[in-house]
Amino acid sequence: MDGNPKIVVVGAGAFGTALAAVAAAKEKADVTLLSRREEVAAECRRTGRNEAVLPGIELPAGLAFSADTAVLMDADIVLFAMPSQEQRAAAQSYGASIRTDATIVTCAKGMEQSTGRLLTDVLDEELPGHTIGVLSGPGFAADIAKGLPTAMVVAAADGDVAAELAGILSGPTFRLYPSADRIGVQLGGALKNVLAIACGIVEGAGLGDSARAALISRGLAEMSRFIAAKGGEGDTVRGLSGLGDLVLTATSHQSRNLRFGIALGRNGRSDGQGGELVEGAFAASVAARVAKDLGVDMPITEAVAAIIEGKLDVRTALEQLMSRPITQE
Ligand SMILES: NC(=O)C1=CN([C@@H]2O[C@H](COP(=O)(O)OP(=O)(O)OC[C@H]3O[C@@H](n4cnc5c(N)ncnc54)[C@H](OP(=O)(O)O)[C@@H]3O)[C@@H](O)[C@H]2O)C=CC1
Ligand SMILES: O=C(CO)COP(=O)(O)O
Repeated sequence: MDGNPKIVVVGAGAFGTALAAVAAAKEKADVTLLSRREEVAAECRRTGRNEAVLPGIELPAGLAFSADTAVLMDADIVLFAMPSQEQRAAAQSYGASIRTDATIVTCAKGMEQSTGRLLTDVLDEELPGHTIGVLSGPGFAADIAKGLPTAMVVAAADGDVAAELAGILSGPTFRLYPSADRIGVQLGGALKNVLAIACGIVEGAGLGDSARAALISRGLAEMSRFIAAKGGEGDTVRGLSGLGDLVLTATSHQSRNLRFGIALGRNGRSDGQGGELVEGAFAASVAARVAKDLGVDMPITEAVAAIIEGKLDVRTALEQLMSRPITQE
């Protein structure tokens, strides 16, 4: 990408706004946040904030806001920052407006529930000919947008493309590490949400911090098996998008997945997502299903899926996990 790349972030939610904000804070940046609703773009332009999703946070003066898909026509990099289950629909509605030589980066953490596909596969399928990357790792939108130090990962099949994206999208407070493991990086983000729900259940049910530590390490083993079975690299799970994001989401009450799990643990059953996006509630069932098809052992993920689906109560799930045969770590 020569000169000053034009970046469009599609999806004006918390994460899309935060990513647009850090990218726009750089000198000579050309960044537009594209909302599907004109009233959101107009309100952001008027106030210089996206109060509904990042309350009290001033956005950089240079950041442009639009609801007009024409802004995609000359974009060099397009970040897809809408939820996982919306990535295909977004590709279908925005694809025709995106230049074929533009690089598209999915920033969602999940897998497609109806098909069990990876999000990069969904985008490869819907947007043939484009280079598709993945951005994932530990970082809350509010922290990123406030300029608190954050490190995440950007992956592309071609490591040189990932390095170029990392250079373009990183800023003084936002550090992106490049990776060539698209599979491992995106699955780290999808699966840690399920484990964060499990840690929330443990917290809500008052099972103690030792149980949380056990879940984090046994959960990491599950993630690792799944990533390997899907063709990802073994080391990725130990990095920012695996262990890093798992530790963040499993321990911080900023996490929607953790809070959803806490409510489950307190009530013993699911009362829905309460209007908040809880990616792990989708990922649990799809990961459990795909793991079964692949013959991968994922007892924690299976238990979380069964609890969310109302097929298992928390106490029974715990008894089942604790009575599994003792194996080598
Ligand atoms: N929030 C965070 O801290 C982080 C989030 N992520 C990931 O980012 C993704 C988005 O999360 P987040 O920003 O928090 O979610 P939000 O609920 O804050 O925002 C989702 C946004 O996506 C928009 N949207 C939904 N469907 C479409 C579509 N088809 N086309 C265009 N826009 C669409 C919504 O628009 P509308 O308002 O019109 O409904 C909304 O603005 C998730 O996968 C999440 O895991 C990753 C790291 C950190
Ligand atoms: O992925 C995140 C931080 O890295 C955000 O987590 P939640 O979706 O659980 O809030």
